[in-house]
Amino acid sequence: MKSNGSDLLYTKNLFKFFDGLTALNGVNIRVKDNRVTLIIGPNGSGKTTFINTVSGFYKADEGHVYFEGLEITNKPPHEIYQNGIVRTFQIPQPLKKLTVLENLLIADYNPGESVVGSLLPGWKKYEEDLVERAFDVLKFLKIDHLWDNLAYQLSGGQLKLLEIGRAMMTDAKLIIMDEPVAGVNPVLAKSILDRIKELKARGYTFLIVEHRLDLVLPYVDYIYVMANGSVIAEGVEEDIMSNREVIEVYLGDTGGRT
Ligand SMILES: Nc1ncnc2c1ncn2[C@@H]1O[C@H](COP(=O)(O)OP(=O)(O)OP(=O)(O)O)[C@@H](O)[C@H]1O
Repeated sequence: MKSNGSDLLYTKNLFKFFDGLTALNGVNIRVKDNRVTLIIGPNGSGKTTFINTVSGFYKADEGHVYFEGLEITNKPPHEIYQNGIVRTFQIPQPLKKLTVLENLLIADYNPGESVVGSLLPGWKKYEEDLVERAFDVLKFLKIDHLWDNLAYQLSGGQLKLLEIGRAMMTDAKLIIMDEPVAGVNPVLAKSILDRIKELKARGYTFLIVEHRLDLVLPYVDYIYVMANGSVIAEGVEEDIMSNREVIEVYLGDTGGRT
């Protein structure tokens, strides 16, 4: 994968309205290739709306989204996913009844699901390769010992690692995560963030929304601050933490939550 710090994803004047509420108010955000970009902001500032809009789960009302130089605005989520953008989600209830390994195996496109696919001579080899790849992912995440556990038996932090694992099983270039360490104990949170750092070293790009600044800041390369649907500041940690407007709007509003 290339790692030249060019714009992997960027938006131009993105707007999203909900019944008269302006959730995104002309947002311009650039996610550089092979970097960890963080979006912060008070509750209701539009962070989740932004990631849902760029990943196709919400339709933009105005503006544009570009990925690898091509416009992907308002393409359906599966098409955006096939382009290499994976937005991680909490493992849904039905999948929690499957094992950790099964959760990884079904994260990938599976030609064996069709009768025709299962008759193809290459299928067995494909299946073996897939299991091997899944175990590599589990080892990398240091949860290989849990491979046969049902997902509902995992802790919150282990489930987050499984979400990352599911993204790794696809051809993701950009992994978008909403609050990857929220509610996770500090030891496991550090383990999750260390894995993100190692994945960056392997060429992945991350866009993260997270309130736990104490934990994530050492891992991020660039920060956007949103308030009321707009980007009010951007820069590296030093710029953001000394920005008066950020201190007033963000820290004031969260009441020291960070
Ligand atoms: N599906 C929706 N329908 C109606 N309003 C919505 C919807 N999704 C978000 N909103 C509104 O848009 C605004 C931005 O919400 P959003 O969830 O993007 O904020 P956020 O910055 O992610 O907040 P938090 O930190 O609490 O997750 C809020 O006023 C919210 O109520």
